Amino acid sequence: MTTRIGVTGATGRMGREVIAAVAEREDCEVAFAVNRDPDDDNVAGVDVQPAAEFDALVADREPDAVIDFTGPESALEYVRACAEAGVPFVTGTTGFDDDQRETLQAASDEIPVLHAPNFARGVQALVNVVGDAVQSLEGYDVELVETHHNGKRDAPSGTANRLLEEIEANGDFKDRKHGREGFDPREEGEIGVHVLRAGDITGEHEIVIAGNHEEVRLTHRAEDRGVFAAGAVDAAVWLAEREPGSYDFADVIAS
Ligand SMILES: NC(=O)C1=CN([C@@H]2O[C@H](COP(=O)(O)OP(=O)(O)OC[C@H]3O[C@@H](n4cnc5c(N)ncnc54)[C@H](OP(=O)(O)O)[C@@H]3O)[C@@H](O)[C@H]2O)C=CC1
Ligand SMILES: O=C(O)C1=N[C@H](C(=O)O)C[C@H](O)C1
Repeated sequence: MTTRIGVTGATGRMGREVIAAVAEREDCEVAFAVNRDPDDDNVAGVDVQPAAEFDALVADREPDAVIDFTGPESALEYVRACAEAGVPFVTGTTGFDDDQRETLQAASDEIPVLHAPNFARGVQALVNVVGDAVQSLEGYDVELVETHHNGKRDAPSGTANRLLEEIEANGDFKDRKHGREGFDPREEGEIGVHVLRAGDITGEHEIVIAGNHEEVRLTHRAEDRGVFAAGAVDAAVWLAEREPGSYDFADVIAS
């Protein structure tokens, strides 16, 4: 069976990668591609339509799933439209606030929704091990450093926030400390969070756990955005067969 995928943000960094990742697979095709203001009308042989035509394209092309890498507001517009049309929705968009997360969650009453801040399998492995590491090194200091390209808008990254949740769930921490400046010594129980934006770095996350004259560093480095796109396409193929509900990338990997 061929999974037909609608792609949003098609001329963005990730949208282009998703179109390329779909083209590499024999079991998928692009049903349509949209962008807010399509200055390129073609990405790798796929015509990019204006985002205003999204609803009409969904009705006309009947995709099996939509993959979204845009921004929080637009992702919510797209998920609402997908919920109306009954189309499964995969989003890798980050930077949602709590209310926006609730909207995403509400859509999952109507359709399968999968949100993952990172579609690299290595990051999922990092999420799986970081809790164990923090738990077995009780009382050690924990700091997180994330580094991305200079075009990234949200900070800390969605992945960093996911890792921080996992760290907090597995230790006795007080609060997150974003950066340091001036006379600002480390306080017991805080988690230091440091954000770097430079050049065209794809994405790095490092957790430093130190104490007792030793340190552990857990690092993931994405070397190419194709890794995220391949994961998102895996997720769309998987989600197209699911019942309405809220899913994450761990569910795809576990299946
Ligand atoms: N989960 C994961 O594995 C990954 C997640 N991401 C996340 O994906 C998102 C996109 O990243 P990236 O591709 O680098 O960003 P880009 O800015 O390169 O691309 C975003 C695309 O979405 C479009 N867009 C933005 N806002 C709107 C809107 N309001 N309505 C319609 N279209 C809109 C942009 O259009 P225009 O060109 O007009 O601005 C652009 O085409 C970010 O949230 C990022 O953090 C990124 C990589 C991996
Ligand atoms: O904006 C990016 O580029 C990335 N965003 C995601 C995030 O916010 O975690 C994932 C990845 O690190 C790349």
